[in-house]
Parts: sequence; C-alpha cells; structure tokens
Amino acid sequence: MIIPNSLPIIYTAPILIPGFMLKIKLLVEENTNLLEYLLKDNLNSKSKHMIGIIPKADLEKADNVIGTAGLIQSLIKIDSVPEEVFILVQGLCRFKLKETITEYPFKINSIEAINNFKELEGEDNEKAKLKAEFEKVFIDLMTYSEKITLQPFTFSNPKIILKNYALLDCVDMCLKNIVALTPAIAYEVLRATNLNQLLNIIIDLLKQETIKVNKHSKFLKTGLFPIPSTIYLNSTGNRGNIQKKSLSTELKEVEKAIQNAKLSKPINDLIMKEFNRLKEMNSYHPDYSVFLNYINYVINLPWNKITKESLDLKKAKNVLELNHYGMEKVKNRILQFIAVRILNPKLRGPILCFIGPPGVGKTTIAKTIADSLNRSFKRISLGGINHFSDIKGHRKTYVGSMPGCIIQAINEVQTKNPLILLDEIDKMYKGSGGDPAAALLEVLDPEQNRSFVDSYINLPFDLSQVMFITTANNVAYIPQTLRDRMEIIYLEGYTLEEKIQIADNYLIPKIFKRHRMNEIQITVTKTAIKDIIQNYTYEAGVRDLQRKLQTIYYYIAKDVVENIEKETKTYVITPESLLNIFGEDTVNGGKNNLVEQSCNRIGVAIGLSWTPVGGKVQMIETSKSYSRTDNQLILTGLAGQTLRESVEIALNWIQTFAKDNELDKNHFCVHVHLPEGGHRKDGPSAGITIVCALVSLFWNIPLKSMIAMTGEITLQGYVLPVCNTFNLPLFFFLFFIDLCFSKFNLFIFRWVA
Ligand SMILES: Nc1ncnc2c1ncn2[C@@H]1O[C@H](COP(=O)(O)OP(=O)(O)OP(=O)(O)O)[C@@H](O)[C@H]1O
Repeated sequence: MIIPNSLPIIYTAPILIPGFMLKIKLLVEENTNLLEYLLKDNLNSKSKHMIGIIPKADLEKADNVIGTAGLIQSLIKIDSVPEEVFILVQGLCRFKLKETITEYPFKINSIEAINNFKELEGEDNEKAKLKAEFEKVFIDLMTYSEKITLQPFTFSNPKIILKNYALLDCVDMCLKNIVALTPAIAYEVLRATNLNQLLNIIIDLLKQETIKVNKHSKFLKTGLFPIPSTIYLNSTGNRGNIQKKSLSTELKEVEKAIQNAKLSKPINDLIMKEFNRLKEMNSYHPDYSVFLNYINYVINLPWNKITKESLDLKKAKNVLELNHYGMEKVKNRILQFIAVRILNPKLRGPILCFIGPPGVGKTTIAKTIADSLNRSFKRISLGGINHFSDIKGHRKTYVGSMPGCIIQAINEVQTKNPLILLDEIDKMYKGSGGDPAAALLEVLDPEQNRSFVDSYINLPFDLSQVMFITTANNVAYIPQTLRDRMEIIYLEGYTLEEKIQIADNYLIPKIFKRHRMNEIQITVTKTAIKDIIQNYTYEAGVRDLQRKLQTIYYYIAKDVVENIEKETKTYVITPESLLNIFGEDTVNGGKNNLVEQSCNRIGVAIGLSWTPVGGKVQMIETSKSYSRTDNQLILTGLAGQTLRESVEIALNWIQTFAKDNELDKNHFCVHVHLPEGGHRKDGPSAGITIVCALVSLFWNIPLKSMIAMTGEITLQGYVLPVCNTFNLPLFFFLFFIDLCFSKFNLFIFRWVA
C-alpha cells in the first residue's frame, strides 16, 4: 500500500506497531474536526483513511519521532458522556515525523515512510553473524518450549520455518506469537528504524523467553528434553497440527468449564450453541475472541452460588449499634426484615431507599446492613449515568462491549444474593442513549427481576435474591415510577447534640484507630467538638466534621514527629487550640453580623430556607425609588422563576389589600434583593418573607427584631406551610404578620395548614 507524504496525526498512549491492530479510544470533544473528517467517509468502505499514530510519550519531542501509519478499519461512535469514538487501526509501516503542515482543522504533518525492513544492512559478515545468532536463539527456544504456537506457520520445526520464510516474516512471527509485548517493549520495537536494530531487539527478547521457558519447564526435574521429531507439514494451508493441538486444548478447557459451571438446561443449551459456533470459527476471525470472552464471562457468573445469610436479630442489632449512632428508622426496618425472614425465609427483601442530605450515613449504614446480614456488599455509583446501556450493558457484538453495572457487580461479588447499594439514584439523567431509570425499573421490579436480561450476556439472570438499597439526596429527582417500587426512609440532618455524640463515640475512636496513635493520649473536649460543629462546619451530616477531626490528628502527628525528643504524650484539644489548627477562618464569619445589622430596618425581613446542607437564614432586602413607568420591579440575587413569581404575588396582594389611594405603588420602582448573590436561590417558601419586607417598605414600619419566617404566599393572602419532603423542623417556623410588626396590628393572614 502506498504511504502518502503527509498524514493526520494523533498521539495515543497505547502503541501501534506495524503488523498489529489497535483499538484506540478518542474523545469527540478533543478530536471533533478529525473525527468529522474520518466519520464522513467511513460509510464508504472503499475509501479507508490512513492516519499517523505517535506514542504519547513523544508528545514533547521535536525530532527523531517515529510513528506508525495506520489504516482505519472501523469507527464506532459511543453515546457516552463525554462522547467517545473507538477506531480500529491496522499498523502498516513506520514513518519519521517531519514538519507540521497545518494545525487546523486538525494536525497534519509531513512524514517519511521507513521501508528498509526487507533486508539486513551492512557488511556481509556482520549480516551473516546477526542472522546466525537469531537463528540460534530461535531454534533453542522452539526446541525447548512446549507451548509456543506459530501462527501463521504450518510447521513446527524451527529449521524448516527459517528455511522457508523470509527473515522479516520470522521476526514478525516471533513478535506475534512469542514475545510478551509490554508497552515498553512495543515502544522499543517501534523505534527500531531498520531490520538490524529490530533483529537485535528480538534476539534479546527471545533469550529472555528461553530463560523463562527453562525456569518453568516440567522437564527440569529430570533434566531431559524431548527431541522434536515430527514435522507438521500441511500443504493445504490449513492450520498445522501444533496449532490444532493448542487450539483444541483451549476449546477443551472452555468445554470443561461449561460442564463444571452446572448451568440450568436452557442456559447450558444456549451457551453450547455459542460454543459450537466458536469451534467452527477461524481463530484469526475478529469475533473469535469476542465469543471466547463472552462464554468465559457467562460461565463465570454465579448462576447457582449463594452466600449463607445470617438471620440473627441480636447480632444484627449489635453490629448496627456498633457502627452507627441513632438512625432508628433504618435500624428498626432492618431488624423487622430479619424477624420476618426468620419466620418465612423465602420472603424477598424490601427495596429500601434512604433519602437525606449528604453525610448522614446513608452509604455507610448500607455496608453495615450487609455485614449484619452476612451478605456480600457492592456499591454502584449511579451519579452521572445517562445511558440505558450503563445499566443493561452493550450487545456483545459492539466494539468494547461489556455487561451493565448490575451484572458486573454480581460477577465481582460471585454470589447471587449480595446487597447492592445503588448510590445517588437521584443523580442519573436521561441522555441521548436512553433513560437509565427505565432500565432500573426492570432491576428493581420484583415481578421482572427474576429474569433480568443484560444485553451483553443476553440470558435471563435471577436478581430476586439480591437485596437492593438505594440512596438519594433529593426525592424530587427520582422518577415517580422508580419511587413506587421502593420503600422510602427519610434520614434527617443531625442536631448539635447528635453530632457531638457521633463525634465523641464513633468518629474520634474510628480516626484514632486508623491513625494508630496508641501511645499518645488525645482528648478532644466536648466544647471543642461543639465549636468545630458550630463555627468550622456547615452541614446537615457529619462528613465535614469527620474531616475536621482528622485534621486535628494530622496536626498532632506533625507535632509529635517534629518534637520527638520532647516525647509529648498528652494532647488536650480545646476551642482555643482550634484557632491554631484551623485558623480564624470560620464558616459563618460575618454572616451573623449581617443578620444583626438588618434588624429593625425598614424594608428588610429575615427568611428561613432549606439547602442540601441544612436550614439557612436568608435576608430579603427591598427598596423603592420613584419611577415614571408603572409597576417596575427589579429582582436581584440570582433568584429563580418561582421566587420571581412570589415577588409578583406579594406585590399584587399588597395592592389588593391596601385601601384606595393609601398606597401609590404604581409610581415606584421596587427593588427586591436576596443577599449572597453568588448562590442561586429559588422556591416558593420566601413568599411570606417578601410580603413582610414589602409591607415594611410601603408602610415604613420596621419588623420586630430577630424574627424569621418561612411559608408560601397565595394570591388570596393565605400562607401555606412548606411541604418539603425533607421535613426539617426549621420549616415549621411560620409567624403571623401581626407578630412581626410592632405597630401593625391587623390580622391579615389566615393560616391554612
Ligand atoms: N449516625 C452515624 N453514626 C456514626 N457515623 C456516622 C453516622 N452518620 C454518618 N456517619 C459517618 O459520616 C461519614 C459519611 O457518611 P456516608 O458517606 O454514609 O454519608 P451519605 O449520607 O452516604 O452521604 P452522601 O449523600 O454524600 O453519599 C461516614 O464516615 C460515616 O461513618
């Protein structure tokens, strides 16, 4: 094939050498223009493209860069995030990289093909010496090795091979059949610029192989080696006996493994069908390895393997208590489940869904539940998954196909009844490759998961004995159909007292054990823990608290090592020492001041809002200025659509409520601002706060100090409770407006809880 003088260039970590195929993964966003160019003509199979592939290690090199000209055999676009394309490239010949012709729309360099591999170069005696050395090591290796198969040669006698084939073919055969091509070796082989260099590399590699073979040879014990006597000649071009023997050995092993797997009859029949197809296949056929991997994967699945479950109520209770503080709802539900299973062992496990803010122990309690039931545990993170096939797998005929995450998890734990944690179920989203939630329906539906069919294995697998637990931060993001299939348990954020208990009894002993500081006595006082929680963390759970406690241990470790001669053995951490460890950087630095300063101000009200890390005080500031235009409203502070609607409702309600001419709202421009403008805010709960701020603004009355409120406002002046499923106690602070104002004693809202 003619190699052009210039080629599009890509840099890849895997190394392509001539005579080999390589599957390369390219990210679409990084190679858009090149892939567009390649994909455009790919449909037309007659015009296959050629590209230059350079090892990534040479990215910075300016000269003496060797690459491989590759012929693109196929391109497959995968709908993943980020989008990827797999290209299958056949290595044709080496080239020297010359100057860059263009960088746009993609990199093209001029190249110089290296074609001097046909014959050895140099003096005749040097050539003869090199050739003789190669022949010697080759014959040595072939004589003593029992296992080597020599595709595509039809003889096993090395002397006959050397006589009948060109030197380059023999070298090629050694590379393909004998040498274990590690990336380092492949790089070395690629950089050989003539046959002499390549032969020297191969000689070294064959010598190493000979040493390995000798080390592992079963004949070593006796010191005897069989003299190869049979010459396998096959003029028809079919496989020689040696290959047949090793191939059939491989197939025999597979057949034996199928029998040992003791599959049920229908599955066994289907696998045998695939196996018979494999037997008919030429081993060079690209599908051969696909079928082989498929059969091996399927027979290794735990079709009949079950771990013995522990149904001991007392033990389970102890394990749960030992690892997690509180969480009574979860613990009770698990103990109920165990009790029911004791009475009826055939009963299926519930699909529990733990909903709660980050760091409240959803993931870790699932692991503890698995321990208490003596089930294997596997966590699957669903965050960011946007493809149906991530759950259900790809058909085996796709390039790079593999099973979905459920079957992969089952394969990993090698049991049919593990506890699988589907973490962050609310963070999956629908992408171009289908809706992963729809695929999960089949997994979580007790009626369907008895015969779950993954696209890769394409056989029904029984998931009915798997115990599924899912976790999410926000129930609103879980599709209704999935929600219906699960029993939802809400885990609320911890109170200050609970956090102190968790830190004292669980986190500190855990960190202490992990850091092995047995000889040093460290006491973190309760006031210090309280200080960390209140001033250095801002969260509903305890993850950040755990991190902060860990920082204390790092600090002490450094101090111990630095002052080793002092042999300090006792450390007491008080709120004062926290200043040295964390500095003065507290989480609510300045925010309290803002609240205090806002009290008794006209047009300012204090709201309460929900965030994933717990309740929060949200100021609402309003101001008015004269305007020629009617009803002008400015809303700032990254407010969302629902918040804007709340402001409009509030303004309209005020207008309806005010007596004629008492309030000339029309000639004012009203500005509503939500401080901390860097954070997006939305939701209806600020309704009452906005009304109060505006009433204060229009009637010039300050609100009573230090009163905060939350609640949705309706156009009729009703205040609705905030029905958030997170059910945090903070939400139920609703104050009537006559409570808020000092002078304004009208009872203007009706509570419709
Ligand atoms: N009640 C508790 N008792 C003891 N440790 C706890 C408790 N709650 C949380 N923790 C600890 O807090 C850390 C964080 O917990 P975990 O990772 O399970 O949180 P999560 O709720 O799954 O968070 P996310 O939603 O971010 O995944 C863990 O080290 C865990 O041991």
